[in-house]
Amino acid sequence: MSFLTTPETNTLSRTWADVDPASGLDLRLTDTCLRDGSHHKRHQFVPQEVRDIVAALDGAGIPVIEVTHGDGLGGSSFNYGFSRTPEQELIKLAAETAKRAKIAFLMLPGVGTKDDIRAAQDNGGQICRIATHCTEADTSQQHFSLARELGLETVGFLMMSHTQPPEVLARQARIMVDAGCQCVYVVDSAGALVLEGVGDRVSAVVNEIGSEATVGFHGHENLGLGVANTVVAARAGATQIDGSVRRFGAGAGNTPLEAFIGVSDKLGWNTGVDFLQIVDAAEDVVRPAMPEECTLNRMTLMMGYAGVYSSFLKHAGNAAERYGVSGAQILLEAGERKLIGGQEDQLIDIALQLKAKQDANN
Ligand SMILES: C[C@H](O)CC(=O)C(=O)O
Ligand SMILES: [Mn+2]
Repeated sequence: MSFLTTPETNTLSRTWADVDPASGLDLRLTDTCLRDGSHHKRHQFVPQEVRDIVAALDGAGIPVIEVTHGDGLGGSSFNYGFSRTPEQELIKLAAETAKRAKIAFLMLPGVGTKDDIRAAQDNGGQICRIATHCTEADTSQQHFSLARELGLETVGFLMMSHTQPPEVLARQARIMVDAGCQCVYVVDSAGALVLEGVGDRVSAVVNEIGSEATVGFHGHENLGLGVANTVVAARAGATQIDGSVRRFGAGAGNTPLEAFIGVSDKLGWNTGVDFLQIVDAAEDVVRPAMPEECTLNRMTLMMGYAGVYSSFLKHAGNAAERYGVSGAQILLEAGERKLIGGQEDQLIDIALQLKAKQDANN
């Protein structure tokens, strides 16, 4: 029986709590608006915004706050977009501001280096999150072992998890755990997973790593399922949960953390976050730092539908504008080509091909 299936026996006297094996669970939340939201803000955070957001999230009880360039340590570049303020400076400010929350940072092997990890720790970062495409976990091994040697807490991110079946993710999770990873995340980078698709993947990873490490889930809103998918992930055994207050993240944004906290309260799950305070933080502090709301529109829906990496949104928009072609068509083709993070330049290639076709038809 699937963990989602309601028993077929007489259900008149049953409640959701009776059929919910995860009732009463404790969840550890990570807000990622100062990292995933960096994509939406084109990496233009200024120090005061980081101070204000960290103070507000920390005050509401968010236990982990991620701060880095959207594409992780070393991401500030021509390919990904230059940061307005160096990320190491932002990590330091965040660590100085937080009274209770731990500051996490993200790194992608090949984008950041081991020296970047050392610098982030020197600046007060305590949790090292290492992200790889979900078939490339072996590229993270030396980084996990360094992070553990340095005494950092470690998290692994299996990006674009919708592209692989549960058993492949489980094998990749095993590689990360054997290398020193203490929590493996199923990462729905494209916001393309739908309910059972999340549950099956999280369950497979939980079954593979048992009590050796915890499991997390990182969702995107591109099909409007961020909260629902995250509830399914928690029911399937994910105990570390990502989201961004006000959805401030790439694509249509991340799982809106304040909504998930409200839902958790209703389900009797413990997040340790004060709902009223986090709602105020979302409205009064986080929203003013956003260039615009993260919304479901033609482009972001297309990302979820076609399975495109959420951080491609701004790059596809730029290419569409520059070459006078449809951004949605670029994203559909990116989905066809199964592009992964780091292949942002191919969006330009697609735009040029669309333009050539367009010109030939005129
Ligand atoms: C580098 C990416 O933006 C990581 C992430 O948040 C995702 O894959 O989703
Ligand atoms: Mn993300």
